[in-house]
Amino acid sequence: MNYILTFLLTISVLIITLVFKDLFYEDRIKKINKLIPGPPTIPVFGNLLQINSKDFPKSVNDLYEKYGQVLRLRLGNVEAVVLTGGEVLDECFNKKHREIFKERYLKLSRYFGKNLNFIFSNGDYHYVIRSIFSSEVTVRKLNNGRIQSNKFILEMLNNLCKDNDETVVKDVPLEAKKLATKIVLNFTLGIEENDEDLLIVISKVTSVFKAAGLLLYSDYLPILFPLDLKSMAKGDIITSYIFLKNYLDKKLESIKINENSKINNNDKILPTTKSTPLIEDYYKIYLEGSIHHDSIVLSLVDIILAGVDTTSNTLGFIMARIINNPEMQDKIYEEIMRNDVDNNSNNVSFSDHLKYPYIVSIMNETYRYYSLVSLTEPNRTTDDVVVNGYKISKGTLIIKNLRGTHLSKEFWGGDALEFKPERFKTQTLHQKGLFHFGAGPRGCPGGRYTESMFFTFMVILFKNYKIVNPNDTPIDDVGEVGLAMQCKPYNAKFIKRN
Ligand code: HEM
Repeated sequence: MNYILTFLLTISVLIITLVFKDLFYEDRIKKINKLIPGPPTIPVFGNLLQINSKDFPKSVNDLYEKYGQVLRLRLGNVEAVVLTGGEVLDECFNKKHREIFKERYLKLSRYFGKNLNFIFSNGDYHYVIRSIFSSEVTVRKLNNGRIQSNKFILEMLNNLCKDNDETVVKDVPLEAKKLATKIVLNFTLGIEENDEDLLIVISKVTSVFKAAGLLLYSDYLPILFPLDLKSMAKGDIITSYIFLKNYLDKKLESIKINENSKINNNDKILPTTKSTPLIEDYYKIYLEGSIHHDSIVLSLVDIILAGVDTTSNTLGFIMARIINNPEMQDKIYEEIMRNDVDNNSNNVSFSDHLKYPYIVSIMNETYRYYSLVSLTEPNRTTDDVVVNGYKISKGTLIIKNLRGTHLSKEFWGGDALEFKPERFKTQTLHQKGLFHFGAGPRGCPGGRYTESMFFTFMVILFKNYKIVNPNDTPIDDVGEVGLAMQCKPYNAKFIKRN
């Protein structure tokens, strides 16, 4: 009994102390940030309880509509600022304050990476990890087939449709996930996984991405951990992440055995033009002493996570949209046929994209309209900075409201909520106002990889097949919230073109 009383008393004292601290003490960050517009806070929780944990992006966007492009939030005891809109994002991350937005903010639920992984490491260490990846996805390498997307796309279509002229494919978004996972695993590990293992990897990746899109209260206020237990999100992130880590640990062991046997057999390593899987590149820089052993595996987990869910959901959404709008498919086919010299479209490469302005405009509109990553993993400011006239303190967590930036009538006009490829009439990717790959030094390094895969997919799929809805009701292409928006399952009939 005494124990219970002591426990309750301690908790009460703790809460009262926190309330008093919040009411009467202001640290430097709070003093500076309090002048930024934002919703009123309550002691201890700040604005946490005003946010719908299952739809964090919507809550953030509703607040943007009320408080404007720069708005302050207090998440438990963490000072946060939400930035919305192309000009503000560009000013901060690309032009004036690039250096200040270099750091990623590490939430408690992401701590298993121990600051050593790709997404959450910072400073020079992060730069080393990032540059190894970036050097493998240069435009030149992608044009030369670095990710072998053509091969995997054709294989997928052949497997799905065999020799049939018409095939109803079940759960098209899952097929897109299988494709994306095969490409990423081949790129990172140099392997082609069997179907059973592939499906397990997909389920773990999906689990992490779905859960990581929810707001976890304990990321900001550890005493609220019981609320997260209810949503199970934290559990899903941790167990699935650990599964992927163990999976990659095993792959790394076999690389080590291979390397050691080469050394023992005194094999001469001959120079080769063939690309090595990324895991070998990371292993080499570990042997040189540039990164910690754990970084090899943890960074690859990040790349697989970030690479699979984003690209596959993009393909899932755009196929749904095109099935619902057959006239769009006709225009795509016409464009492919105009370029199909010597029946050569299956060999298309990313370098051809300038000859396909209509497909490129669909890609741009897909990035905008479906806005796959609604809110990025946050950054943290490393100095005070003035944005749109508001001073933001050093040490503030920064949320990029990408979905709001892409779908706001303030920036895109009255038809912002319509899918209209014509708004991107020019031929280039990277259109002004689009921030689907984030911005600045922590922007997505997989942009070119995605574009190359997305573009070749569009040409090869629609050159060879017409895809139609086997049912009477249009396909539901409204995404479900995750770190990347999740496309719901649907079926489609694939009709072979002659
Ligand atoms: C449709 C496809 C994709 C979208 C929409 C997307 C979007 C994003 C966004 C918004 C960020 C955060 C950027 C920021 O904080 O400003 C990001 C980061 C990242 N993405 Fe992507 N991404 C895609 C594909 C990929 C692919 C294919 C890979 C790798 C194969 C990848 C690897 C990463 C990594 C490693 C980071 C963390 C970068 C860092 O912290 O330095 N992404 N991505």
